[in-house]
Amino acid sequence: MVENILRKLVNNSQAAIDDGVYDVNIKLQKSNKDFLQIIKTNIHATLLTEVKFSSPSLGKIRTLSDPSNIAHQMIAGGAKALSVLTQPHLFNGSPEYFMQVRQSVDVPLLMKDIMIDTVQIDAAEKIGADYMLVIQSLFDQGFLKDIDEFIKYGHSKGLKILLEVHTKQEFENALNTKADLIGINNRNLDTLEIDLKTTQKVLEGYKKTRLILAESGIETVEDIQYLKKCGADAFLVGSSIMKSDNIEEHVRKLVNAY
Ligand SMILES: O=C(O)c1ccccc1NCC(=O)[C@H](O)[C@H](O)COP(=O)(O)O
Repeated sequence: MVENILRKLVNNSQAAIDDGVYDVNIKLQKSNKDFLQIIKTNIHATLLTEVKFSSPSLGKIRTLSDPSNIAHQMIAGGAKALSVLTQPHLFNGSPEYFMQVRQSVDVPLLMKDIMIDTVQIDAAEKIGADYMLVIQSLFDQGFLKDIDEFIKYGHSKGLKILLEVHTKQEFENALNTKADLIGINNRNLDTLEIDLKTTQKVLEGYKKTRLILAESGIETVEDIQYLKKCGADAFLVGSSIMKSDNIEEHVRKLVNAY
């Protein structure tokens, strides 16, 4: 079952690569802000908020509108970094939206995509991404080979790596890599169900050596407080903010969870 969803996501990325989605001819500067340093020093909840118009689990989340306007509302609410979907299939993302955001804000940006090929990593560098996403299960389940080489290539392009895991075993494998930030995805990619206890289970017994980002399904102040107690250092929030009638206010509320 997992294989079906992951396979679909991988096939979608391959189709986007074949269609030339990542063939961008530009060189934008990344941010000069260090997200890891921000996480360490912020006295409030550090939010990485996601510009995401659609998803496999929810379908349409928000009518497509100016991504940089949404980005500005998120930052005004206190978001310290942004994730921008570049995957066209199922997520309605685009490198074009990413570039629009990059040209209008100076916070660290994550290129959010199913990264399967160096062509996408090259694009991430060109469009001014600070971070790229790597999904541990794609390597552990044999869809991709050699995570160390993949991460090394990203680093050689000046990118930092957000490595996403969902299980304890994936987490242990992730800790053996040179990833800069480890994300615990509360969304099960088999069922697409959300369970915030995933973060708790994965972090049980963990002696902190790396900063941890809790990802997916975060809606309320209580969610942030719970995940913080589990050991999360920062929070990736997409859908609940993108669904909101008042993005700035919704972000502000979550940022002030502590
Ligand atoms: O969002 C999905 O439905 C999804 C389905 C399959 C693979 C990945 C998916 N999302 C990727 C993400 O990491 C989330 O966009 C991110 O954590 C934000 O989650 P949320 O706040 O629940 O939108």
